[in-house]
Amino acid sequence: MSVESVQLSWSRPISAPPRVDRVALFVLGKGTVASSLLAQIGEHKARIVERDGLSLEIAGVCDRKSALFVPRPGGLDLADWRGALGAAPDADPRERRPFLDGLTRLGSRVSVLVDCTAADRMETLYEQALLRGIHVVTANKKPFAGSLPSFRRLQTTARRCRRALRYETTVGASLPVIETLKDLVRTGDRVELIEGSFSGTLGYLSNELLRGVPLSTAVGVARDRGYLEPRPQDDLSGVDVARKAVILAREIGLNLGLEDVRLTPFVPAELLAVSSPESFFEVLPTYDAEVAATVARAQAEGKVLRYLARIDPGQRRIDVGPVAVDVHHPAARLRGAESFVAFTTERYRDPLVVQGAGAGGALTAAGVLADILAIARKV
Ligand SMILES: NC(=O)C1=CN([C@@H]2O[C@H](COP(=O)(O)OP(=O)(O)OC[C@H]3O[C@@H](n4cnc5c(N)ncnc54)[C@H](O)[C@@H]3O)[C@@H](O)[C@H]2O)C=CC1
Ligand SMILES: N[C@@H](CC=O)C(=O)O
Repeated sequence: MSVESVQLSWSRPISAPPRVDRVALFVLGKGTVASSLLAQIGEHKARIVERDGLSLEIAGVCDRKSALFVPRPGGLDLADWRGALGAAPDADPRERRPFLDGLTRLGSRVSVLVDCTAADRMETLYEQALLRGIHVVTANKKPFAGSLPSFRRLQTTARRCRRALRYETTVGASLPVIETLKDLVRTGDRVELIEGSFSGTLGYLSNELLRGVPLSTAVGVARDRGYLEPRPQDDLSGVDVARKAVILAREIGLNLGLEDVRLTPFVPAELLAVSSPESFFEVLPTYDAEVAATVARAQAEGKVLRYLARIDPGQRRIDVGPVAVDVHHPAARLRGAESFVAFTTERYRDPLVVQGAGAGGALTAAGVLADILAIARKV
């Protein structure tokens, strides 16, 4: 056999189409982030096939009431996924194993469970997925800021099963916060301090309050722009920021939980006692004057009110709360729904800063999509 013929038998004929690998996704949620994700996949699908050789197929989508599973190549028709989900049968949100089994039976090269909810106790579902060889991408902070043993078990399961568990969007939406921190840790840097403004919503509200916009008006706009948590009290209590702080603290090996965070809410505590989101929006205007007065007091002293988090590994301490900062403070310069996270480390004496818009459906969905593509490209 000549050298030439050996080479030809190895290589793909020039005219052969490039290989396309199927990536099957099961999406939890149909809200701000999930619907943007499905729209982005619909819009960019052909380009992703062409550029990356990956065909993203929605095998299923569900909300807290019903679930739709489409066990055919190509997956769900994204033109009318809402209508199809609306007509889908009821499904118990506590029992998703049949869908996970269905996902594995599809035989795609990569299968991913994508959590775009803020549901509690998702750790069990993630474990069930990982144990079946399904990767997990999630925007849901709760599994990473909740019970420490469950969080550590989840990490161990992912490692043992050699499956990815990616949650970049849980801090700073699509800003590269978690991967940056992971890289610092992986390369042996020592993180001495993490601080910043971790909430796009509270950054936006602070800016609007400074412009004299009433709190209730600004919260309404933040909701319409898709910045708010499903339960807005989670934003205004600071709990959402506390969750992000715990996630970052755990990345640097601190065994801390929400109960360890020294938390001062963004708004008066009585407002947070209101339980349903509907009644919360009703009573919100009665707090406009009090909150405006707090902002005005800081302004009168030449300061800017910001909602900051500070993780001090040396002291094993996390502080989250409003701070009246000097106009030269990096947080004073934030615009719109911008967030920033500053890492001071042994190598970065001047902090490494990640900054940009930190909330919103399209941005977060892009971060979720980037996580999915990062997995599919590696496998
Ligand atoms: N909106 C944003 O800017 C960002 C959101 N996130 C996170 O993304 C997640 C989703 O946020 P949004 O889309 O804004 O909320 P959303 O309230 O618009 O959507 C949540 C969806 O989850 C569904 N859901 C609730 N429990 C479920 C269950 N057990 N099974 C299936 N579906 C269930 C609801 O039906 C709803 O469709 C949250 O965890 C949030 O913290 C993270 C970064 C930024
Ligand atoms: N409500 C959150 C959304 C992202 O996590 C925020 O505003 O930061």
